[in-house]
Amino acid sequence: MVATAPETYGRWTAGPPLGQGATGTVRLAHDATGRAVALKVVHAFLARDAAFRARFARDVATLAAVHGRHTAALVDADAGVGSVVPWVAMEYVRGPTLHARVRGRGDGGGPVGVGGPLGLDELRSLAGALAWALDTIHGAGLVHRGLKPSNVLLAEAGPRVVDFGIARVVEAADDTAVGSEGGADALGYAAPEQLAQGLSTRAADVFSLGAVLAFAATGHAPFAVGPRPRTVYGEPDLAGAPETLLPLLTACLAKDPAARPTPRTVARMVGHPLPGSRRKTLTVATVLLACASLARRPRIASTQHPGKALWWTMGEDGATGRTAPR
Ligand SMILES: Nc1ncnc2c1ncn2[C@@H]1O[C@H](COP(=O)(O)OP(=O)(O)OP(=O)(O)O)[C@@H](O)[C@H]1O
Repeated sequence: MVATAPETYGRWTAGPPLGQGATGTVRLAHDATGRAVALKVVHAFLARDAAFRARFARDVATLAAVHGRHTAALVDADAGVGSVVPWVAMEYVRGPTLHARVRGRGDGGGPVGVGGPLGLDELRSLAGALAWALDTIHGAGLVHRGLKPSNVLLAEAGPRVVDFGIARVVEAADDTAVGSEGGADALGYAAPEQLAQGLSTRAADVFSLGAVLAFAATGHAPFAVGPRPRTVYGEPDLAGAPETLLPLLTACLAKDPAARPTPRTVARMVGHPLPGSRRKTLTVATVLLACASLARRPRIASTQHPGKALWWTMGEDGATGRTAPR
């Protein structure tokens, strides 16, 4: 038997699959130091689409700016040129998906705890973490576009959101365009305006947050999918959700995007306010201190202030790589 060389993408050697979606296959991969990443390799038919590749390259460049406690960070990427298939390597998050935890079995089939809805404290923490993740993603100028239970990983240090910001196949308004088990009900988490008008906005992400939280609170998807997606035409089934969460769930799942709360409001509603306001206070204090110290200093004729180094750029051959320290 002829031994086949392991598949490599940049410095990453691809291992077993972690999941498969409409856009690509996600595999566990390692570099020579043993560092693990979740490597998403774009499906071949999309790799041939020049418009998709251009969008992918733009999104990867923006993705580098996303750093937060509840999101997975970008590690490496190649937007692909010629025969090279685009891929992206994200920080590997160890833990079951929310989908697996609630269903009580892993997306690969193995058991994951007893399953069932989460308790109220866990739900509040989950809502706070999802709101934090969306605030981080939106703060970088991106939208998630596909938040669903299989994109939430329950790591030991808290929930982490994955699979955001990268160009994705726009889901059709029926359930024929999705492949994986986690993705089979993806349309049940997409906002009505996303399905009806193709509008993916921050408010649409908040709708998905509400639907994911409802799944965790009730143990079932709040909307059925089918040729007439119920997120567009029907009301959510919230039977079994704790009463104290109903106002939040209902607000997030409003059909009118303008009526939905922001992630910051969601976090406040569940008693896990986001740290931004503290950061703002610190920033103001820092500016005031800096002004005071400048006023005391003698003037310097020509001080060079190099701009913040852009640490992630697209190479001439289309490959992305670190060009300057973060
Ligand atoms: N950073 C990560 N760490 C660990 N596992 C991950 C990571 N990213 C993705 N996965 C695993 O891979 C699975 C599939 O990922 P992906 O998000 O690409 O699927 P999808 O959302 O169905 O795809 P698509 O966005 O292409 O429609 C996830 O459900 C998760 O189990």
